[in-house]
Amino acid sequence: MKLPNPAVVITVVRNVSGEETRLRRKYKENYYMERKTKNMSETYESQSSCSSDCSSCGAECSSRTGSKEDFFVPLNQYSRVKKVIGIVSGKGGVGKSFITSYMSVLMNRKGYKTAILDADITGPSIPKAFGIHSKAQGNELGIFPATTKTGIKVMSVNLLLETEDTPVIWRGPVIAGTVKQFWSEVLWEEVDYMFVDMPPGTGDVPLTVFQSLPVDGLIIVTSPQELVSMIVAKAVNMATAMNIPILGLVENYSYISCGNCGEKISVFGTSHIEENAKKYNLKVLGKLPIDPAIAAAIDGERVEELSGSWLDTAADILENEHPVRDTKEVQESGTYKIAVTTDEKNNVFQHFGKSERFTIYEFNGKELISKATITSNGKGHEELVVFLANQKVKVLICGGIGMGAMEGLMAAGVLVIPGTSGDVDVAVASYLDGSLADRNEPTCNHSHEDGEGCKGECHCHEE
Ligand SMILES: Nc1ncnc2c1ncn2[C@@H]1O[C@H](COP(=O)(O)OP(=O)(O)OP(=O)(O)O)[C@@H](O)[C@H]1O
Repeated sequence: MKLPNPAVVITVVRNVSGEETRLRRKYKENYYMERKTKNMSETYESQSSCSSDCSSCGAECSSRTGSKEDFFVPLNQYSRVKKVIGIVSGKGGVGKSFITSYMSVLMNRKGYKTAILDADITGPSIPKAFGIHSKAQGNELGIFPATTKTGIKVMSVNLLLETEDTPVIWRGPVIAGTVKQFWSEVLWEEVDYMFVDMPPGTGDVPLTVFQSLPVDGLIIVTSPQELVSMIVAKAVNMATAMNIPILGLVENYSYISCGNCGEKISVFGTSHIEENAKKYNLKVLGKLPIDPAIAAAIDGERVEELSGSWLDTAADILENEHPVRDTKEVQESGTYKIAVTTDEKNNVFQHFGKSERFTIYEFNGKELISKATITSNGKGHEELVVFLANQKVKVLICGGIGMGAMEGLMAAGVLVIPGTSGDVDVAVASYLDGSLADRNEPTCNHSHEDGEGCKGECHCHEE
C-alpha cells in the first residue's frame, strides 16, 4: 500500500488560508523540488509500498536488508535539528504533553534553541499550553512553525485546522504521513533540542514515527495508577527494537504535598517506579506531584511562566548525555565570516540575485576582527554563490532570495538568514544575539524560479 502524498497538509493549509492557488502551487513546487534534490523521498515511498510481510517485494527489497536510516524521511533542507527526543506514554492523560512542554521550556531556559513537534495528531494539546492560536503560514520553501513568547518553535496539527475544535478523523497512515511532513516540510531552521510529543501507546503511529525520524532518545512518562511494569516493558522493547536509547522514566501524579505539613501523600498507592527502573537499568528522571499550579499554568496557557524543579535532573541529564554544540559555541570556536547584502544607505539590500555590494564581517568568537564592504564581480545568483564561497563566508544575511540561490548557498555550506531588512550592523548584531534566527517573516514570495530575485519593485513584505 502506498502512503499518501504529503499534499495532505497542503490541502489543509489551503482551506485555512483561502489562498488556494498560490499556496498550493508553491508547496507543490517545494515538494517536487525536494524530491528532485533528495531522492530519499523516493526511497521512502518505495519502502512504504511494501506489505508488512514483504510478500509484494522481490528479493532485492531494500527494506529487508536496509539499515534504520533507510526509512528516515529527509529533514526540511533549510533546517538543522541537532537532537530529537521523543516523549512517550502507555496511555493518554498521564501528562505527556505537559512533560514535553516543560522540558522544552527548561532547555530553552538553559540557553538552547528548542522546538516541539506535536505528533499527537488526534489529541494536540501543545499549542494551548503555550497560548498559540495563530495559523501556520508558509512560503515556497516550506511551512513556518509558530514561535512561543520565549522563542520555542512549535508545529501542531491545530495550527493547520480550520478551527481548534475541528476533530482529526484520519486513518493511521494519514496521521503518520502528517508527522513526517512536520519533519520534512516545516522550516525549523536551527534547533538544538526538538521534543516530539508522541501519540500514546506503542501502536502503528508511534512505530512509524520512530522509523521516520532520527530519534536520539526517549523519555517514558508514567503515572502510579498505570500498570507501570507492563508499560515500561513495552516501551523498552520498542526502543530496543528501534535501537533508540531511553533517557529514563518520569512519574507524573506521583504524590500530593500536604498544604499544612508538607508531607508527600501517595494518593495512588505506593510507587513502583524505582523497582521498574532498576529492573530495566533505567534512570528515574523525576517524580512530579499533582499540583494545581501545573494545571492552572496549562489551562491558563502559561506553561513558560511555570517554575518548579521537578524536571531539573532530566534537563541536566539531557544536556550532559546528549550534548549539542550550540550556535554560541560554534561562534566561539574560531574565526568565521558573515556577509550581508548591502545597499547605498548601508541597509540590507533586498534582492540577493542583484546584490552588487556585500558587507563582510569577520569574527573571532564574538570579537569583530574586520569589516569591509566589497563589490561582487558578477550578477546573478550562481556567480554570487561562488563569490561568497570564495570569500569563505559561513552566514549570509539578506532580504528576498530565490529557491535556486538558497539551494546553491546551502550546498556551499553557507547558512542563509533571509527576510531581513534595515541597517546591516543591526542585522548582524541581531543574528549574533539569536533574535534574528527566531523571526518568522517569510522571504520574498514572488516567483524566483530563475533565482534572480524580483523583477522590478519588490513588495514582498507588504503581501
Ligand atoms: N502534575 C500535574 N498536576 C496537575 N495537573 C497536571 C499534571 N500533569 C498534567 N496535568 C494536567 O492533566 C491534563 C492532561 O495532561 P496532558 O495533556 O499533558 O496529558 P497527555 O498524557 O499528553 O494526554 P493525551 O495523551 O490525552 O494528550 C492537563 O490538563 C494537564 O494540565
